[in-house]
Amino acid sequence: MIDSKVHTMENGNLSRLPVPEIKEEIFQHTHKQVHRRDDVRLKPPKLKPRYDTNFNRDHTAHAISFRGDDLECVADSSLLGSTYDCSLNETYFEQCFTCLAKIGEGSFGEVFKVRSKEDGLLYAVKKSKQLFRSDLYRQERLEEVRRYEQFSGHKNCLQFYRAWEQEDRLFMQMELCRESLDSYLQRKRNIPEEKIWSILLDLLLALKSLHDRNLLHLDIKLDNVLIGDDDSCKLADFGLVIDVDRANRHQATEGDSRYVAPEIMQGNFSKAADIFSLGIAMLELSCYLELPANGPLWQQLRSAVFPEDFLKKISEELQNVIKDMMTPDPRQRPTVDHLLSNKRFVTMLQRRRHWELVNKMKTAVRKSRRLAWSTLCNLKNVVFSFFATILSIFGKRELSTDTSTYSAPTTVEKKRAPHLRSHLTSSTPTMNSSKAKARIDLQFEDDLYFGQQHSTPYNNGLNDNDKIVNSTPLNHNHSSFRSRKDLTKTCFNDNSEVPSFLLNKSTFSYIDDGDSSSSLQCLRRPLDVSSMRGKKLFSKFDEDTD
Ligand SMILES: Nc1ncnc2c1ncn2[C@@H]1O[C@H](COP(=O)(O)OP(=O)(O)OP(=O)(O)O)[C@@H](O)[C@H]1O
Ligand SMILES: [Mg+2]
Repeated sequence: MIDSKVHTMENGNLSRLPVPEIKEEIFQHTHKQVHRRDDVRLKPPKLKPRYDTNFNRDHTAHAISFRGDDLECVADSSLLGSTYDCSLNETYFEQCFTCLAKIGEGSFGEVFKVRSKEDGLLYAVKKSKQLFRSDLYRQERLEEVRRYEQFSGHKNCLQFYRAWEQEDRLFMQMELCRESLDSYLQRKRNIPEEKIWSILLDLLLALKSLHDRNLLHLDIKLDNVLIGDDDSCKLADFGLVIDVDRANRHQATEGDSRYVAPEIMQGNFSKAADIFSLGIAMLELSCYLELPANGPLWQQLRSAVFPEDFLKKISEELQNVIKDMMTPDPRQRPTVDHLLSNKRFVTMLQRRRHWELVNKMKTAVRKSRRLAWSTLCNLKNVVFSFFATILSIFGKRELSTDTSTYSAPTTVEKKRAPHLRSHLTSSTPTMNSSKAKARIDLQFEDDLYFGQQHSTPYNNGLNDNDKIVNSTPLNHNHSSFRSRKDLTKTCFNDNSEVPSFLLNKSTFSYIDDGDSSSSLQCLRRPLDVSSMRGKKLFSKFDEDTD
């Protein structure tokens, strides 16, 4: 936090800017330093917070939402869904998420990468560091939830899912982003200018959604901008967001001193302060400049003295935009709308809209193709079931003279198939030894797969007629012997074709052409095949040698 003493404005210019605290005299701008995550800023030792003893500590998790009609905070455990069991010892966080890693930390919270046990997806959960010391402190923390709820629909603001409080801490479940803009810069160092323009456009659009509602962000910095999976930048950390009017009633808190606008030192909070912070963040991003937190360089950057050595790396057009955004006098800084009217941004927005349209059309084509294909498949199924019905009716009619007998085959057939026995075997597919003709009438339920295989060795010893044993899988199927519904098939077992089928239902009956040389007797045999569900079975038809 910056010690803001009163300073005067002369002719609209700042006479002398306050210097937060000068650690050492540094007069040279430097490139950004690579910091390890834990030594970015020295922190004072943690004091044990003193709690308001009257403050009610509740161990049950309550969902926090401001989405109700009266826009007041609703804390309700029933909003957390049926998965939460408050009688268990585990917290809501433990019950509903698997914590995978800690991915960030700020002054108010720690952020974890988690996997939801509800839907299996990855999220980020921000857990407040400090316990609620008082009702006022709690209200301040909950304000962030209100802001996230307000902006999470915007493409360039971080998507928010839900918030809850438990044991005097606030938890927020949010979209998981790849990394912050700060770590992206540390990794890349030299970011192409096209990318910088695109990032600036993303952030201006996010800022517009706040400024249009008369809200100030007050903590714009690279660490609070996240990169989503689609490469777009998202403004995050709405912890300091405040209404312009309330901000100027001394209720606002200034953000990181490296990005703070000069007029904030006079307690002058306005939308222009966000423009300054965004401008200086763009300077850091495009020039890989280490921003001072205090000292003469801090003053220079707020008095229109720029590090020209660094600036010459970027185009004049970008330099001008950044310089405009960092104008010392807040009244002369451009507004978001003014910046967005820049020709370059207008062209970029047009191009983006164009691509959005193209992508929408692509998605629509993909969807309609899928729809057409599934309609075609349904149609195919209807046609197949129609033919299957015809076939089954035809088969029944053949049987209709006597429910248990087939009509006699022709003499040719009789000669070829004087006596048949059907074996349903399993463990090995059947090799064909028989020159016979068999008729099988199988009445299955829906999922029966009926396939056929030949040229696989047949295991002998099939003396137990009509016995079904477990099976081994088929290698391929014969097209003329495939169906899924009630089916009546004639199989000519001419050296090669041995029927086999996969059983998915526990019972079926089949008719075995089993008997005489004059008329083939049909025996309807109900079989208990429950143990063979899902298995492929093979059938062999022998000539009876008796
Ligand atoms: N949704 C997210 N996905 C990935 N990383 C995140 C996400 N939210 C936060 N982080 C990481 O955690 C860090 C801290 O988060 P955040 O800025 O929300 O906390 P904070 O305590 O409010 O910070 P500050 O000190 O800026 O007030 C971020 O800088 C970012 O690196
Ligand atoms: Mg932050």
